Amino acid sequence: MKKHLIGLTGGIATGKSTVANYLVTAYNLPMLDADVYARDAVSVGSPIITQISQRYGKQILLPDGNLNRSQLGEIIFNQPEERHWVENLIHPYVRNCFTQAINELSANTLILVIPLLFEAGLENLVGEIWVVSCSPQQQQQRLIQRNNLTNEQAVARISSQLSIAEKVARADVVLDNSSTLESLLQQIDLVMKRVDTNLI
Ligand SMILES: CC(C)(COP(=O)(O)OP(=O)(O)OC[C@H]1O[C@@H](n2cnc3c(N)ncnc32)[C@H](O)[C@@H]1OP(=O)(O)O)[C@@H](O)C(=O)NCCC(=O)NCCS
Ligand SMILES: Nc1ncnc2c1ncn2[C@@H]1O[C@H](COP(=O)(O)OP(=O)(O)O)[C@@H](O)[C@H]1O
Repeated sequence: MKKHLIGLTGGIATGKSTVANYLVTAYNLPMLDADVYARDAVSVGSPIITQISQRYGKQILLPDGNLNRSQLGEIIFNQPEERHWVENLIHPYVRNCFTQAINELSANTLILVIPLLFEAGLENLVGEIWVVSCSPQQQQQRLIQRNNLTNEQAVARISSQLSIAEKVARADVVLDNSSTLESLLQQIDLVMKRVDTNLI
């Protein structure tokens, strides 16, 4: 039987993890997460971290060999060409991880959390696309608070992605997270009513 693959995306800090956690805890849905694979791609000693340190020098690594994530973030969220170079290394790895995990898992319905689903051209990996949205002002405020960023750092991260409006326009389902958490969970419950739970 063809698997039901739900791609969950949205702008940074719009509420994807909040939605994903609810789907996992309340509906017992298995979840695959692009950020986990992207971190795995740059694990200590991996071919990708080696290429990154060859390009940016050993100072891009912490003393224990791990990637200095905030330093790479400063580079890629301010220099689009460098971002594309890093993405070209990491995104094929992430895509392969998804394909392998989808084939290995026996569940028929899966949630794939993919922050850069549109930007990375991963639409054809999933059967339907859910976008979590909020206003640009809320997004910026939530990001600054959650990641302890300056205004400038938050704007750099947000402008490295497609706008929320563009993502909403390309969604099959929109979860509007501009109000309370309770309102968000109610919307998820409504959407889940039409997902055939026998498939889960
Ligand atoms: C640069 C990097 C090392 C920074 O690490 P970090 O400060 O720990 O930040 P995180 O990896 O937790 O990412 C934070 C946010 O940045 C966003 N982001 C990551 N890479 C991005 C990129 N290349 N372009 C635009 N936004 C990006 C993600 O949306 C993520 O937010 P969300 O999960 O809250 O939506 C890391 O983001 C990275 O390796 N990015 C390149 C790989 C990539 O494209 N990952 C996205 C998943 S496929
Ligand atoms: N409805 C909401 N009202 C206020 N804060 C929220 C709401 N939904 C999520 N948040 C907070 O906003 C931040 C971003 O949410 P998160 O789920 O981590 O986003 P994402 O996974 O899309 O980056 C978190 O600190 C979260 O607790």
